[in-house]
Amino acid sequence: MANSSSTAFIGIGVMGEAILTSVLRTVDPQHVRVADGRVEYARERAAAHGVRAAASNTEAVDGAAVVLLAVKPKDIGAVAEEIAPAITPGAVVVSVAAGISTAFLESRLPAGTPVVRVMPNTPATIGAGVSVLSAGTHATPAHLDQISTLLEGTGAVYRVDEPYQDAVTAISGSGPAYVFYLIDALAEAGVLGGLSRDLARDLAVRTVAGAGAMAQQTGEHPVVLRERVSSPAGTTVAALRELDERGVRAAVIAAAETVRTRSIEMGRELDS
Ligand SMILES: NC(=O)C1=CN([C@@H]2O[C@H](COP(=O)(O)OP(=O)(O)OC[C@H]3O[C@@H](n4cnc5c(N)ncnc54)[C@H](O)[C@@H]3O)[C@@H](O)[C@H]2O)C=CC1
Ligand SMILES: O=C(O)[C@@H]1CCC=N1
Repeated sequence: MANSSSTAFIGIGVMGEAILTSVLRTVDPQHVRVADGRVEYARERAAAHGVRAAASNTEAVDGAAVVLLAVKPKDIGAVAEEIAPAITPGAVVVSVAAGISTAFLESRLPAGTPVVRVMPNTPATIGAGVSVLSAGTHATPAHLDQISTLLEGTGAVYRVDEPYQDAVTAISGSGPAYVFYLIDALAEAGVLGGLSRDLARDLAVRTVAGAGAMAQQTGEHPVVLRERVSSPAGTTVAALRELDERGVRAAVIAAAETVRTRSIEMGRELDS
């Protein structure tokens, strides 16, 4: 029996659980069920979140109005084929898999299934994520509104045309890893300068958090904010020259471009 407000999560790993955690800020746990290839693990995580664990993927999707697929790209084709016969007509299928097109999923799901592709990021766990949505062939603006509402507890929600999802993955999807990398490097520099590890890490984390919040709240251009930190002949300008000389800006752009290329490749590899 279809329940118009029920959501099934298939795959309750890092990203599935991050989204689940935030979705439960606005959605009644009674309307959520989860399934994972690791059945015992799914039971344990379901109990921790107060939602129901299904014994199989097909049991999870039976009657669900929204099916959120958070398995690895290499597994998603088989999962789509497995659940296809059990999907409730009209249910929206949401995929967070990097590189996987809506067309790839549509070809494995019942004809006419609305598919929404989402690129989330892990800060969704604390409601500070970014999710970017794209509609498949049969997903209407109303479907996008429905999924935006479902994801509102995860953080900011944007929409782009699907071809831009690879660029989105390069910035906000993978981006938290670049920032954690920077935090780790900054903390290491603090230890080198004689600070305790705990203090160095706190200073690094708070600096990144404060700078991010300031950029967001003031809306000022990052170059202007950066210039305000840089006194003439002072310390910061010397550091920025070092970063430029070592090609850090170019390296960041190249790293993001590599993600975009990899995302496109992953889609092609699985489609061939
Ligand atoms: N981790 C991240 O920061 C982000 C991940 N994504 C996407 O999220 C998806 C999941 O990634 P992660 O959560 O990082 O991976 P993960 O490995 O932590 O989670 C995948 C989950 O899927 C389960 N699974 C595998 N085969 C299954 C099957 N046949 N049926 C049901 N469950 C099955 C696994 O047991 C695991 O719990 C990927 O497609 C990835 O591209 C998107 C944005 C960010
Ligand atoms: O590394 C990955 O493939 C996934 C997609 C974006 C972030 N993590």
